[in-house]
This record gives sequence, C-alpha cells and structure tokens, in this order.
Amino acid sequence: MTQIAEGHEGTLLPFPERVPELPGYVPDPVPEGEGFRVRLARFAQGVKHRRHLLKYAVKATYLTVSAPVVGTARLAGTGWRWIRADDYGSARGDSPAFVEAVRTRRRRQAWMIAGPYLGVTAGAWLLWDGAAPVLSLSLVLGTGTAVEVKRRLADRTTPLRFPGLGKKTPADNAVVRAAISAKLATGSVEEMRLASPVITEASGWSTVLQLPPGQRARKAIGKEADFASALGVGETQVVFDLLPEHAGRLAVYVAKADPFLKIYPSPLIGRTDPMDFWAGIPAGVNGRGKPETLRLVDASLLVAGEPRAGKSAAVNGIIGCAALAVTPRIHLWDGKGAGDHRPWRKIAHTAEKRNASGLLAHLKRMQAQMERVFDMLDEAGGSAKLTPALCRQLGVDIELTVVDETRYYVTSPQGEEIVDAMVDIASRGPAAGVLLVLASQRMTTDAIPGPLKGVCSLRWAMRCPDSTASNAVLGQGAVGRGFDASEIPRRTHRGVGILDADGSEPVKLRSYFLDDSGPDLTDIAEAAYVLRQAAGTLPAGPAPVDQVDDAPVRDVLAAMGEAERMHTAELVARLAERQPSMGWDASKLAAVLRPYGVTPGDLKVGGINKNGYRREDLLAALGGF
Ligand SMILES: Nc1ncnc2c1ncn2[C@@H]1O[C@H](COP(=O)(O)OP(=O)(O)OP(=O)(O)O)[C@@H](O)[C@H]1O
Repeated sequence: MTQIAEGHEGTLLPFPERVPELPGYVPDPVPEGEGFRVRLARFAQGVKHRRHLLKYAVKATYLTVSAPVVGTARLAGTGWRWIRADDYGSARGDSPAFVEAVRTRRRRQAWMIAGPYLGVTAGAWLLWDGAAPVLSLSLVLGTGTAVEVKRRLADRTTPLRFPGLGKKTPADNAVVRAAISAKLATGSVEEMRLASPVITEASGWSTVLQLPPGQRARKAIGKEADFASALGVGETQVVFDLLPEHAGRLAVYVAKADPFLKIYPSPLIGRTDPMDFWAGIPAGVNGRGKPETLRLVDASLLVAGEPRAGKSAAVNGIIGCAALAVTPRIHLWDGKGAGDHRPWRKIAHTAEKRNASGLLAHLKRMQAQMERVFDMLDEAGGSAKLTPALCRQLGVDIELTVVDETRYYVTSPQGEEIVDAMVDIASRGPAAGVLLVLASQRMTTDAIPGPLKGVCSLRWAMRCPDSTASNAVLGQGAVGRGFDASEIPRRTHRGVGILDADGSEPVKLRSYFLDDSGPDLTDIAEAAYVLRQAAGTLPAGPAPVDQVDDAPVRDVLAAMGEAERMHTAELVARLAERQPSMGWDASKLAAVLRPYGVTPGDLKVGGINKNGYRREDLLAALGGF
C-alpha cells in the first residue's frame, strides 16, 4: 500500500519503507509509467509544505507587528479614559464638580508617574547613552504587547498550538516502557526494543516493536487496550498488526484521535460511472484510517450483530456496489419484513420479504445456475473458477443473493431444505459467480445453523451482546486472540465491526455510511438504473411487490379445522398427521408462528386448561400482512 508518510522527509513511500530497518526488505520498484505520478505526488507534497510555511510566516509577521502597536494603543486609550475619569459622570449620578475633582486628582497622579519616567529617560539620554529613549519606548511597547497577547489568548476558542509541537509523538523509550507496562512480552523484557524509530504520520504515529527473542508478536494481539492505558490514549486509537516477515515484530500504529468516532461517507454516493465488482467492494475504514475492501467473489459472507449495530448499512454498501457494477443480478430476501430493500427494487431482479417457500425455490434455481456454469467452465476447459473474462465469454453474470434476518427463513417449515441449499451455495457458489450474503441479528445456532456458519468464510461481526456471541460469528477462540465484537461501544460506534476474511488477520473497521433515512440509497439506485438501462441489464420488469409467505399460518389454520381454540398437543398431532415429514412438535410450532406474532397461551378447551392457540390470533396474523 502506498501512502504519503508525513514527517518522513515528506516523501511518497510504499508502506514497508516506514520500517526501513527490517532485514531483507527490498522496496517495491516504482512500476513502469508510475514515475510521473510519484514525481507529481512529491511536487504536490512540496507545494503543501511551502504553503504551510508561507501561512505560518504571514501569521507570525502579523502577530509580531500588530501585537505591540494594537496593545500599546489599547493601553494608551485605557490610560486616557482613566485620566478623563470616563468611569464617573452624570450617568452614575455624579455631579460635574465631583467628576472634575477626580480628573484633577488623576491628572496629578499621571504626571507623578509620567514626569519621573520622562525625566529619567531624558537624563539617561544626556548623561549615559543615546539609546535610552529607545529603551524607554520599548518598555512601553513591551507592556502593550504583553497586555495584547494576554487578551488574544483569553479570546481563543481552541488552545494555542505551535507548528511542529503537540503532535503527541512519544519518544522511543516511552513507547518501549509502555510496551513493558502493558506486558506485551514476558520474561526478559529488558530486551524489548524498537526495530524502527517512532515516525509521525498524518493522523498518528507508528513504529515496529521488537519483542525479546523467542516471543511471538501474535500473543500481543488483543492487548491494545493495555498498551493504550500505558500510553495514556484511548483504546480504539491503538492498532497492532503482525508482520509476515518476522514473527517477533509487531507493527504499532497509534492514531491521534479515535478513528472510529468519525463517520466515513460511502464512496458510492454521487458516483455515476460503473464500478468493478471483481476489484472489491469498498467496505469501510480501518483503525489506521485506511480503506478496506471486501472481495465477495471469493467467498460467502455472514454479517451478524445486535439490533441497530449497522448490519443494514454494511449490506446496503454491498448491494449498492453490485448495483453500480451494472451486470450482477441482485436478489433480495428480507426476513424482517420492514421493507429495508425498498430503494433497490428498481434494479433488483428479486425483492421479496418473508417468503420462505419463494426463497427455497430461488435457492434451487441458484443451485441449477451453479451446475450450469460449472458445466460451461468444464466445456471451456480453462479455469475452474469464473473470472470477468469468462463471464463475458460464456455470457453469464454474477448472481448475488442477499438474505436479511436469516433466522426467519431457517426456522420456517422449509428451514431444513433452505439451510441445505444455502450450505451448498455458500461453499461451491462463489466459483460459479453465485454469491450469498446472510445477515442476522442473532448469533445462536437456530438463527445461523453450524454447518451454514462453517461455510461462510467471510464473517463480519458488528457489535455483539457478549463475547460468546462474538465468538459465534468470528469463530471459537477469536476472543482469546483479541477479536471481541462485544467490546465495541454501543451508541457512539454504530457501523464499527470486525471483518474476518479467511486467510488474513481479522480487521476492525467502520463501514462506510449510507444514510437509509436520507436520499443516499435512492440516489445510488437511480444512478445504477441509468447505467443498467444503457447496458441493457435492467430486470424485465420491476421486482415484484413484496409478497408475504403466509403458507405456514394457513397450514396451521387448516389443521385446526373449525375449532376456535386448540391445545398445542392436539394441534401438533393434527399437523404431524397432515405433514409427517415436517417433524412437528410444540417448539417447532412455536418457532414457526413466532415471526407472525402468534404465541401460545393458557386456554380452556373442554373444561381443561392447557397451553394452546386461538383461531382469532392466526386470522389476525394473516390480516396483518
Ligand atoms: N458506518 C456507519 N457510520 C455511522 N453510523 C452508522 C453506520 N452504520 C450504521 N449507522 C447508524 O446506525 C443505525 C443503525 O444501523 P442499521 O439499520 O444498519 O443497523 P442494523 O444492525 O441493520 O439494525 P437492525 O438489526 O435493527 O435492522 C443507522 O440508522 C445509522 O444511523
């Protein structure tokens, strides 16, 4: 990754050059044709520094000239008003004779101070040195300056900062001391040292810590908060990274301020040109303030977190990128039923809510598409995995299926079949361009069954209620390795999550913000519509108006027959008789009806009080949709 490393000779450096001491490091050669860009960036950096210097020079000149003049003038004005006794007068009810008496007294006092002062100055001039009047005037101007500087400091709304100071870059030994206090290593801590000097960057500082021989940097991951405490900064300001080339070295970055308190507007906003879905989806910004992308074409994604943690915003970023990529076909399945997908309906090939049988049919179509693409790849005889070139050659597109609130679907009567199909698509689909994104508020196995979780190799944990839930998303042992999504602050850090892409270390990031209460989503959908219209990739008609799958409720009503109320045991027996393969029992019945707001209660039937269901509740559930 290339970045401008401020405070490091103002040059444009590839990241590893910030750790020049690393043994065996060979800087990336400047690619052919890149020389001009690098020179241009250096020139721009130089211009920026000169502009800053000029600004400070102008400011310093203004302050040096204006403070003595303005301050002395103010002092003289105050003195003159005092002599004139402006603080007395008829407004206060003082008689003119009294005011005149005060003026006379003050004039006398002023002469008593000014007279000797001028006398001493004149004497010194005549008898001692010709520069005495200058010295005397300087004394007056100095007093004026002091008064003026004091006034300006008091008027400032922000504390005074001098250029070059206040960057909060600590000394090398302070960093080592903090690392020892935070117990980043144990045993022979005196051998802890820095493998790179502490370097000031634009929004923080960085260094590389060399742990005592034989100690692993991996063990320090998760101790960011301890290190932050030892340094006296906020815990979210510290980012630790492993260095692939040295297991005993830890790359440390400390931001000047909490990078996750900032809101990062999505780069999709205002975009009117097509995006490259294969190049990666802009996901958000990490603790170093650097952009993170998500390669969805390689794996299936699970996004989970507690309510209002920012799942929809993250998923909308993915849908928006697919929409602007013009060719991917988008299928949206909303299990929450809140109509979150409404803005995308113009460009989505499917947009349905709470339709479990519909989703099952769709997943089967996706499986068939998968087989078709694999056959085509086989016949083509080249890559076993779809690529952009093969998409064009074979005339196939990416099929992106997004299932929001997965729990509704996997606990539906079709749940088992849905899970089987999802597992198949999640594991084999990406190679055929059939992609799956699952979002869930719950991390329990009823919401995301184990086999499904296992095949989603991209996992994005937004804030979780506890470490168990965090581990349920990121995998057993993730908390122990320092990745705990329950430590993300709740209100202030919405959209912050931990993204675990198999094969690399999980990364904490704040997703790009798309405001679903404003025009962001509709604007992006409109831009995508225009692009897709030009490319001829719009769906044949607008996605069907939401259909609600009320089949489970109708099944239960049918089993109830004419009864107005029925005990659970009786209802389960009837359902089992009608649908023997469904494995009906009391808890399955409760789980199936819960999404419709129907819950069992104590009911008297035939004089016996037991748990059961009312017809009116089931009918109300139908009417409610
Ligand atoms: N990246 C972000 N930056 C700033 N604010 C965000 C971000 N993501 C989400 N938010 C804020 O958090 C709120 C909740 O986000 P969102 O609706 O995406 O959560 P959710 O997890 O999908 O909630 P639910 O599970 O209830 O549907 C949003 O209204 C938004 O104000």
